[in-house]
Amino acid sequence: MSRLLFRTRIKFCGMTRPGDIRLACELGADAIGFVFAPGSPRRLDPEEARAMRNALAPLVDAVALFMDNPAEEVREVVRRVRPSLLQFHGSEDDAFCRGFGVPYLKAVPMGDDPRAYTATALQLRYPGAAGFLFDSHVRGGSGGSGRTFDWAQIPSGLHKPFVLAGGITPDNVFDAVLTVQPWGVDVSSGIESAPGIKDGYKMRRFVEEVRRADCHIG
Ligand SMILES: O=C(O)c1ccccc1N[C@@H]1O[C@H](COP(=O)(O)O)[C@@H](O)[C@H]1O
Repeated sequence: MSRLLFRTRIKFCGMTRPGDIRLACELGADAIGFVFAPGSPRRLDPEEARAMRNALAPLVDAVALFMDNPAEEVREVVRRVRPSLLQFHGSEDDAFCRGFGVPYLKAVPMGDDPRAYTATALQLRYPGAAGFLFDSHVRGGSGGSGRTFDWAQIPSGLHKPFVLAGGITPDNVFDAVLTVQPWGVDVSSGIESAPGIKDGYKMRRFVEEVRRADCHIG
């Protein structure tokens, strides 16, 4: 695909405050992530997330993030929060992920032996995925760690869009976009002052650096 008119999509994840969401939308974030993964310091309950969703500007996606949550919890979030995309970080299979009638991204834990994840294997295992998200955690481990992984291990030949995550910050996102040329980038701890508390200055710098990289590639 030609990158001439291409714009790297930006997802800001782990939002817990309406003011952070409003700023993210003004800065041009394409998607806002709400975390429902058990044990996460950014975890919201569905009612909190519903209130947060109301802070979203039009044309910005609401993404709901899960990690081996029971189906009933996912259904409850879908019913109350109405996310436009689901993101699964656990050992969920394709049938589970597809079962909620909402497009989904499957997170791939690149902290494991990444050779296990060829493009063909991923696409066969998750035929219903709208795309993949490569993150630094190990299988069964939690995301949002702020750690990077070896970007060279991302499988080539994927036919679906993929998102780069894991330890992306305003300081490394320019290199990340230039090196990996992903469909989008997803950041949580890299734009925070504390878990769930976003830093406006870091959010702004992050967006500026992605746009600078897009201009470079074009
Ligand atoms: O943010 C969390 O707490 C979280 C918990 C469980 C699974 C994933 C989680 N976050 C996602 O992890 C990646 C990388 O985050 P970071 O930028 O390294 O902090 C990203 O997709 C987050 O949405």
